[in-house]
Amino acid sequence: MTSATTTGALLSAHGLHKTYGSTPALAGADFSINAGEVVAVMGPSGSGKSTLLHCLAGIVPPDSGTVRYKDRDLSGMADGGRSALRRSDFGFVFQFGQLVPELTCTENVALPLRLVGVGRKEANARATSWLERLEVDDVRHHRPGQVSGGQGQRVAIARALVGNPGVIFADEPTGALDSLNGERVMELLTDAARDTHAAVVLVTHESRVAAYSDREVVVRDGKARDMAGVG
Ligand SMILES: Nc1ncnc2c1ncn2[C@@H]1O[C@H](COP(=O)(O)OP(=O)(O)OP(=O)(O)O)[C@@H](O)[C@H]1O
Repeated sequence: MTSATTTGALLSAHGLHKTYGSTPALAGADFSINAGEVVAVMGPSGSGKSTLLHCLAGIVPPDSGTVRYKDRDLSGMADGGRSALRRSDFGFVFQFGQLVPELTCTENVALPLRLVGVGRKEANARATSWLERLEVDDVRHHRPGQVSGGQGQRVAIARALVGNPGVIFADEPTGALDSLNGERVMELLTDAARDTHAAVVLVTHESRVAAYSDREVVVRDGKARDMAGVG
């Protein structure tokens, strides 16, 4: 088995159950990921992929089961503690960049740093260097409404990486892009994550996108199953 062992994993989950009304979304899902590892979470529509990601990231509390990050048990934490952990240790990239429309691209990327108390000048300098790395520093003074989908996604990746997170959660990060842009975005995301030793939990239904991962996990009927290593 190529999976990260639960002992020593950076992030792991055991026996997650989550039901929305009478709809079961997770039914005993297990998951684990090591630092620096890129894991693709695949599976049919409605199988529970996004719910698994939301539970792992502490956005949604599971009905039962445990989530551990480093030596901390997210399942036992109050909302405030989980929010603080998300700000300090996690980065997020969604299908549609979800950038703040009123802010420039630099200000969007600097925002996670500003929220943890980094001064404006330093936050903007660090944001600019990530925008350069993601090849979008030419749009740094633009607002999100003035950039293309591919540029917006690169800005969103810069924002996810700027705080040097332990884990990046990416839910269909290339879903709104054409294939060429999608592949470049995946290359930039996985290269940057490997350089910074961040783990990436990548939800996708495209095998071309999953090919950028080290390992694939398939979610079916709310349960996660490890597939053979692909990288
Ligand atoms: N906030 C919610 N309220 C009610 N039901 C929900 C909610 N979120 C998810 N569900 C349901 O839980 C199940 C799992 O949904 P989830 O979004 O995790 O699946 P998914 O595999 O990510 O799907 P997709 O590939 O279509 O995005 C589905 O039946 C879905 O309708």
